[in-house]
Amino acid sequence: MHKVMVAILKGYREWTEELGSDREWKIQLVQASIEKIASEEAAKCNSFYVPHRKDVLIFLANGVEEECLREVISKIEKVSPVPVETSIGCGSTPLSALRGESRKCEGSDVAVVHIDLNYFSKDEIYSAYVRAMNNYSTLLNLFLGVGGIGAYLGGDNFVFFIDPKDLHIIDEVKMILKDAKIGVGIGKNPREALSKAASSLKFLRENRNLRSYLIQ
Ligand SMILES: Nc1nc2c(ncn2[C@@H]2O[C@H](COP(=O)(O)OP(=O)(O)OP(=O)(O)O)[C@@H](O)[C@H]2O)c(=O)[nH]1
Repeated sequence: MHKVMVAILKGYREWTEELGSDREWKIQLVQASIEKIASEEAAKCNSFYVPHRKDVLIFLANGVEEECLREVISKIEKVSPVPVETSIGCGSTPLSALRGESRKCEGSDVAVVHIDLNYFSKDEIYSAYVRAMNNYSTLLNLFLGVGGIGAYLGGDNFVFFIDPKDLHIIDEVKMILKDAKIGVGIGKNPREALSKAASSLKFLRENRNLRSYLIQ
């Protein structure tokens, strides 16, 4: 089963409204400091902070000690302007874990599908971003079908966390995206799976006739 910790910033909307109208830069500043701690501290637990909607924080937690995640939250609370409410859920897919399908959890491996578009840096800067976002939207919907959780990592990089039994979805990704590299990793925790997926992408950059590669 997959395990996910969700941390909700309680009263975030009310906090933003207290800041007056000259506020967006202040909100961005706070979000960046929360995300810095979230990424850094989650990695120490072999977890991964999934960049997402900012007022809710998602941590993938397969094979991760809950006590370690609680310490991540206590560090976030030091910079958060509002209280943080957490819950840990488990489920047969990462998304069902996020939705709290079950509280009881037996460990399972997690699969990471790291997708990297080709020739991104050859496009004009803003058009490249629009292309990336259009592809991201399509992929988010595709991976919903197998209970995957996705994130935009920056540049032309997207990542999806799925159950290893659902890796058949890669055939559909290949049909939708003709010009992309698909690095896949399977690990006992998110950090290990991400690292293997990054190694798979490195292999694909060196073997450009291949479109996907799996390291387990
Ligand atoms: N977050 C994140 N960003 C990355 C990563 N690798 C590359 N990027 C960003 O994505 C941009 C595009 O990188 P590439 O994929 O190497 O560029 P490309 O033109 O598509 O080159 P090919 O993939 O070799 O066709 C880079 O400028 C970085 O900003 C990564 O692993 N993570």
